[in-house]
Amino acid sequence: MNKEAATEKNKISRRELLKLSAFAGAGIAVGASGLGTFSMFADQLFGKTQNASANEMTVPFYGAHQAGIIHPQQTYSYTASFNLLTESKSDVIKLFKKWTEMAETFSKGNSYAKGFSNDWLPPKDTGEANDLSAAHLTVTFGFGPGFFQKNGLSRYGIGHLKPKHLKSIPSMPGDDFEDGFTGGDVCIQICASIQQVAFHALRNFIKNSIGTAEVNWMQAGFLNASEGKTGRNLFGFKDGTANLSPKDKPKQNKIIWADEKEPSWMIGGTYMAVRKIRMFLEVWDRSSLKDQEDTFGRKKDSGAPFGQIHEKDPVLLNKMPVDSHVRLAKSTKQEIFRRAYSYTDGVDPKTGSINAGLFFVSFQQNPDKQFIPMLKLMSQKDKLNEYTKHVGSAMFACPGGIKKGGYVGQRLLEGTLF
Ligand SMILES: C=CC1=C(C)c2cc3[nH]c(cc4nc(cc5[nH]c(cc1n2)c(C)c5CCC(=O)O)C(CCC(=O)O)=C4C)c(C)c3C=C
Ligand SMILES: [Fe+2]
Repeated sequence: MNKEAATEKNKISRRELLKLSAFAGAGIAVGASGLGTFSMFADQLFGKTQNASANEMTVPFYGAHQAGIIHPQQTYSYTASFNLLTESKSDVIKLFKKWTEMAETFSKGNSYAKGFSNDWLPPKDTGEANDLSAAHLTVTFGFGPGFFQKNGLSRYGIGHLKPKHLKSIPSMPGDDFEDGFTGGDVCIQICASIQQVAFHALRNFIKNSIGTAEVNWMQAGFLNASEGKTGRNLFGFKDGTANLSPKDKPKQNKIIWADEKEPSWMIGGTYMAVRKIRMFLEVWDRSSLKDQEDTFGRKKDSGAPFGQIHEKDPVLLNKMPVDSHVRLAKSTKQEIFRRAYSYTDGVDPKTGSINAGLFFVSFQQNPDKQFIPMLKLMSQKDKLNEYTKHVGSAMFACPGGIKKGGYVGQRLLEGTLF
């Protein structure tokens, strides 16, 4: 089949489009029968997903799914939660149009000010990413519960389109949140292989949202891994070993992408769970190697599960302490897709200890089934709790990918497909 014919085959028919537009407009969930899974749809609608073109260091912004979810983790991340200051839907649309244009521009490694200059106005782009590459920048948007409802009332006329599982994460034993480090109406996750490129994007998103949105919280993160190796967290353990492979599409459809019971704007979308988890490094560093390994049920050096030799060997639950982190996670028989980053926030002024930890992010199809029971079990029984404290929490619904010419949230805000 030649390239055009293949592209043609991937395109959805006009009749199907109309059918879908009607679903989208009415906010009716697409049934499983006949129309197939949401993710198959997403592929049909948007063509193939993101693949970084190695030479240009760019990750396509447009695709069936948003960038920055299954893309291999870049070294740096900035994640910010915003609250909307306006009750006007057209202001929100304007903001998302602008943010979309910027996200696309930055994903290509371009300046937002390209072709624009006026000596009498502040520069349109802050400039610190000029002369730097696109650095594999990805931008991922999510909507929090407050995007749909405020004070129990529908917001922007879209309350009825709130996805099924979108709500704040219920409070857990041991939660001790930093001031303001919860929730938010909108989330933007920015990842890149150059920190300055990632920060530049966030700074310009903020600059262009003044008056319409304000930052609720933000977090910087980092993660280094050698080629082909699993990165290590700040406790020195390989973290991400059992994560599903970004190549395993059938499993992604089961674990990550929204199902057909969701409103149609969630086609190709997912839920993003966030927990900021402080890790008590000094306490950990004073504990024995045996205690450290018992905490996870894996060997520190090799990453192998207890009773096994190699990192990727199957987990033997009965060889692990009953309160070990991995045994508890596995015993739920649920899977999530983790995309966490380490963070350091200086020194705790009260104790003088290092303020650092894991900015835990996971993507999943159904947080009520996959994530919350796991978190609950861990909050009650995990040996890891001796060394950690959950200091932030949020949940967002990430819409499906964006098609060229459209903007983030368009399918939700306008009831159209793109
Ligand atoms: C609710 C979900 C999870 C939270 C919160 C969480 C926090 C957390 N995890 C580590 C370090 C490791 N986690 C590992 C495995 C693992 N963790 C979760 C879930 C949560 N972790 C899952 C589902 C799994 C996979 C279990 C499995 O199927 O085997 C590991 C082992 C290596 C790996 O597979 O990644 C480490 C190490 C920290 C430090 C932390 C909070 C600070
Ligand atoms: Fe974990």
